[in-house]
Amino acid sequence: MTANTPLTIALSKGRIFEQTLPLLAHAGIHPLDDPERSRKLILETTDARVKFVIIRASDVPTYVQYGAADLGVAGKDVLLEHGGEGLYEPLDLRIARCRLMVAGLPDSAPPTNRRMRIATKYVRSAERYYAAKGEQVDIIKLYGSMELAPLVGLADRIVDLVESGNTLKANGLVPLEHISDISSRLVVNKAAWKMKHAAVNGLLESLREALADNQN
Ligand SMILES: Nc1ncnc2c1ncn2[C@@H]1O[C@H](COP(=O)(O)OP(=O)(O)OP(=O)(O)O)[C@@H](O)[C@H]1O
Ligand SMILES: O=P(O)(O)OC[C@H]1O[C@H](OP(=O)(O)OP(=O)(O)O)[C@H](O)[C@@H]1O
Repeated sequence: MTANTPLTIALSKGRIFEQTLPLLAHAGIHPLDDPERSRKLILETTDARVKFVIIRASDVPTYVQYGAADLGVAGKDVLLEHGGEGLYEPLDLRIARCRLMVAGLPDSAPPTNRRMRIATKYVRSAERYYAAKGEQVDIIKLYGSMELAPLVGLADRIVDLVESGNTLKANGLVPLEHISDISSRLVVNKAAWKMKHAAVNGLLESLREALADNQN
């Protein structure tokens, strides 16, 4: 079963694709097209058994959960929102690292006459964070440009990813509270983990070696 087992790997364009490629190269897997140039959504690779599907970052867990991809690479932020059903998360690839944080305008006190409003794309993580603090807040779901929300009075705080802090600074916001450290994980469909175990395990071992080499 090992030699010819086909494997489909779900990746998103941009930082995850760019930062996963050197790790997959260690396993001898190189895409035959560049997703930034090609409009193709299925990319063949130098390993005839392995193909990539190129999808939105937040769709990766869904494709893997339903077995449309055997494996994928997804940010922990995305996995926390998805919930992780149908997936194993065997490896922290330590790429696309950033922090999930609460941010807001400097010196802005929480409102006294109503609940605090939190704008975010990360609804589940924000709900869990404030519930753990015992604070009742109203969460406003946004799909991007969260930094705008406090500037125009839509929300008192945002929950967003921060790496350098430049996006916050450029919009006059400051980081206030650290929620969690984020990095991207290899995720594996639970059925593929069993049915394609040798092939999945072989890839996993190569990725582990690539990560160990990176540390040396
Ligand atoms: N500034 C950043 N620095 C480092 N890692 C980041 C940063 N922003 C996001 N990430 C991580 O990289 C992952 C992919 O981010 P990317 O910007 O490619 O997708 P997205 O725009 O967040 O998702 P979607 O396209 O599904 O809306 C995120 O899920 C997160 O884990
Ligand atoms: O602290 P910084 O280094 O400025 O990074 C933080 C920014 O990075 C992410 O956005 P990204 O650039 O990925 O844009 P996107 O959300 O549109 O994908 C995130 O949503 C922040 O806006």
